[in-house]
Amino acid sequence: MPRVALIAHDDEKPVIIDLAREYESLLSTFDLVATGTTGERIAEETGLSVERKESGPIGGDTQIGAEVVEERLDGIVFLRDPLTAQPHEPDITALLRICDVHDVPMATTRTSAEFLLDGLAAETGESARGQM
Ligand SMILES: O=C(CO)COP(=O)(O)O
Repeated sequence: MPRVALIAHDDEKPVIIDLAREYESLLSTFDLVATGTTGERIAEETGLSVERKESGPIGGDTQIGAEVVEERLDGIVFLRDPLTAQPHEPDITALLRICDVHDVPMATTRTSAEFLLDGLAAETGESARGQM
């Protein structure tokens, strides 16, 4: 089963929740991990169960990065707020870099996230969108 990380900055949380709802059927067949607040919101607002790491600013991005190093992740959806500076910018940059190092696909926008999830669905033979 694919293991996918879901991360969104505060401004992008409504978008990742909408995405999770749209892809709920597919995502329910995946092993999901998320940074703290993103995971909490997705669990509250969908029927998905999500393993939660720490919140991003206190190390959650770094924990996700560690999973990349360990080759545990098949993809990451990371909806960044492109217009707001983050206190943990070095952690964010490190996560992007380590995904490049290990060739783990990362989507940073809604549309690229749909391509990523559609691609994983095609690999697993699951239907990407629709009802559970
Ligand atoms: O800050 C984040 C990613 O850089 C996300 O963290 P939260 O999911 O805890 O809000």
